[in-house]
Amino acid sequence: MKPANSEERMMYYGKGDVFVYRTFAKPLSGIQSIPESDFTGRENIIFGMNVKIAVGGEDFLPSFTEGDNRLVVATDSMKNFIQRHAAQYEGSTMEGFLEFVSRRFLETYPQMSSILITGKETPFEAALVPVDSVLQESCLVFRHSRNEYATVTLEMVRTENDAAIVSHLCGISDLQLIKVSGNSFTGFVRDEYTTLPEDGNRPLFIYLNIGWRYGDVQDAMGKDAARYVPAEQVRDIAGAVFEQVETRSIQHLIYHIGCRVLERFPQLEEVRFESQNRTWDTVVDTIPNSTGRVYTEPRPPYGFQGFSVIRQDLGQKGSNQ
Ligand SMILES: O=c1[nH]c(=O)c2[nH]c(=O)[nH]c2[nH]1
Repeated sequence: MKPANSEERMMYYGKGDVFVYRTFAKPLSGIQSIPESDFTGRENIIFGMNVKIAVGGEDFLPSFTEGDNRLVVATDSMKNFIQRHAAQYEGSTMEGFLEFVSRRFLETYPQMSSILITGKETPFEAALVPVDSVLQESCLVFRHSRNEYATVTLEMVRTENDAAIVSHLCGISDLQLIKVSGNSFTGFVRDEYTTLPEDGNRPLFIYLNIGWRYGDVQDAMGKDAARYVPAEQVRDIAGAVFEQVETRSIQHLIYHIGCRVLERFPQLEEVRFESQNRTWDTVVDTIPNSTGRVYTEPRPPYGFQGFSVIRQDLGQKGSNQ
């Protein structure tokens, strides 16, 4: 909870893997539509997440130094607190729920002065079922998705007579995207250590975690759905930009995805990327009478990139190519 170089002592405790599945939460509707996405809202028939909470406060010092548990809220109780508050949450976003439950912790336990809370969505997709001979999304049956999932981290501190969010990051994790052609990687440093050939047309496979920060964190809560940024729309922007840009590298691609996200959502200040290169290895380069090839999984080690796109980048954006 404290930066590694902080003079202050590190001290926190909490609970991870707190699974919460709330059924029939309030649907999310009224979000802005964007050209890159057909996402219009969430039914929230299953509102599921994995929560991790860490609480801090000087009052916990004797629990470490003297074994004095008088102010210790058992982490088992924290788990119950989070799960039972899911029944009381009246909103429709993970951000809103985590803010709600963090405020309730600070209201209930004066010995807690800060909360760091993370939620990872457990994604479910509606099964398609026939209704009057037409396939429609079921309201009852869902497939547990193994694909990407939304994430939220909030840090909340007690203030004089209230609580305030001092940092936040919303996001989408484990997005795995491949573009089978239209990607090059050329012109990089060639010296005695270079064995990688230049490639004018590679199948670029990336693992992507994307995070975003709002100018006003209250926009993240979804009370005004028109100002909320759904992870599904960010996911769809990533796919659309990947399709549209002749990528010269992953570095080049993520910059353009970030610029597009900031263009679509003026309420955001920053978009952050962590990417990993999982480009397939070529096994058969040329197949007679076909433009296809045969590939296999890449071998470790894997390259990675980290990059933040900020508002100032929009003014200086280069060409899309
Ligand atoms: O998109 C890429 N960026 C790199 O920096 C790099 N380095 C490398 O070996 N392959 C790639 N691909």
